[in-house]
Amino acid sequence: MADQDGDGPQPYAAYLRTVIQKGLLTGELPVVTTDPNRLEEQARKTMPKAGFDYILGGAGEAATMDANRLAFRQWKIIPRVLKPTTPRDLSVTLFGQKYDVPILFAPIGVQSLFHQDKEIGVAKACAALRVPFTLSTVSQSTFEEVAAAAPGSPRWFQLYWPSDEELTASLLKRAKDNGYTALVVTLDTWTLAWRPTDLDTANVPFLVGVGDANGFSDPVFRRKFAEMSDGGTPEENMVQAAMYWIGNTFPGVSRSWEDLKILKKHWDGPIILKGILSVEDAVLAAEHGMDGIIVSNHGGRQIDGAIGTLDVLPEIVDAVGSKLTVMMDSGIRTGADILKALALGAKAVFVGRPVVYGLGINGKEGAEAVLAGLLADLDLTMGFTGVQNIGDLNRSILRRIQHSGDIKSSL
Ligand SMILES: Cc1cc2nc3c(=O)[nH]c(=O)nc-3n(C[C@H](O)[C@H](O)[C@H](O)COP(=O)(O)O)c2cc1C
Ligand SMILES: O=C(O)C(=O)c1ccccc1
Repeated sequence: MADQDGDGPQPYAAYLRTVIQKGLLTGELPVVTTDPNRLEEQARKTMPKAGFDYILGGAGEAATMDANRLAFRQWKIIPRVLKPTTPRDLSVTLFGQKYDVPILFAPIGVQSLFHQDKEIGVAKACAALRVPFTLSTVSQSTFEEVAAAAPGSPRWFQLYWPSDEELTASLLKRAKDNGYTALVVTLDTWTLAWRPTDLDTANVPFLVGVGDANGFSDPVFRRKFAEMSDGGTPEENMVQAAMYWIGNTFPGVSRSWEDLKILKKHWDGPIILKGILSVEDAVLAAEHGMDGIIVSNHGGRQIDGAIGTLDVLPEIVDAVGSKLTVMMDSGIRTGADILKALALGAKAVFVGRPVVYGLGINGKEGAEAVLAGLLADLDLTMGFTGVQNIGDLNRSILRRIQHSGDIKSSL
């Protein structure tokens, strides 16, 4: 956490002073760029190629990634002056629990491809900044390892829903037993999409033993694998076990709305559906007793040409905001982006690629630097906008302006 001396009640904004003091007094400049437009390029130059390519990879020609950024660019903030600016409170309440910040780390699998610190490093970085960590089903650190690495810190679990109910129940039990308080069910990725970069380089993490940790350590998975392989263990038959795990987590067919009953049977906390982009599906989520949704296009990795998430957020909030906790992700790169999404009605946002670029560049410290920067930027932007509490953000501070022509940033 940032040095808080002299910055009174604004611990996140104080990170600005920490960065400046380090630079001036010790000559220690930031390892991870503070410029959101340069982060991706720095990661490209620093990281192992296969890891960088996997993170960047969008579906098709990556038009959805552009749509996400363009959607943010179309909303402009109208600041106020001569208003009280401190103290500023970044906390939000989600499902009856208070969180100190309105951002969460998005579920991102296979992090050992990016840096040896992997999920454990990011979980520690999140803990240092009080950012909730979402563990992916296909992570390379287990439920137990992440919980042990950041014991007091908020954590959620993201399910890639196995076709096998007993395995699903076992994963959910481990999540519960290890203090993961909310369940995120990802529905837009029942199979992987057409991702040219991964196809051109035959980049399939599972087949090199990455993304299997929660499966291979699961008692039900191990028993069932032994039954089908004459007593074999996943370690002895890595490729066969990986295929069995992928077959479960990415079954190639979608579930139905009725199937959500299965999850309710095995999970008694909040259930959040991730990958919602239509008002109709948001309404169905409410009708089926869900607690929340994440308006998401998976960071533009599933459908090429999908709508930008910020372009649908307002209509979804209008339709179901009083019944469900609506959150969003895809394309968040700056404090202003977070502010815009919250002002348009999201109760919290998830950040994906920027954090794992930080991880790839400088491990746990890099992930922490990216998160600290985003929170400082958000805190400062709130101050300049004249907003002291997240709950006071609303659409009156925004105007939608459609510009034509190219944008200069690399985002
Ligand atoms: C490398 C990578 C791996 C991902 N793995 C998962 C995953 O395991 N589960 C999941 O629900 N979403 C996964 N996502 C999607 C993220 O949770 C999130 O929706 C997306 O990254 C948000 O967009 P952003 O990267 O523009 O912030 C992954 C995204 C990336 C970039
Ligand atoms: O790459 C992704 O978007 C994703 O969700 C995933 C799929 C398989 C393994 C790891 C992450």
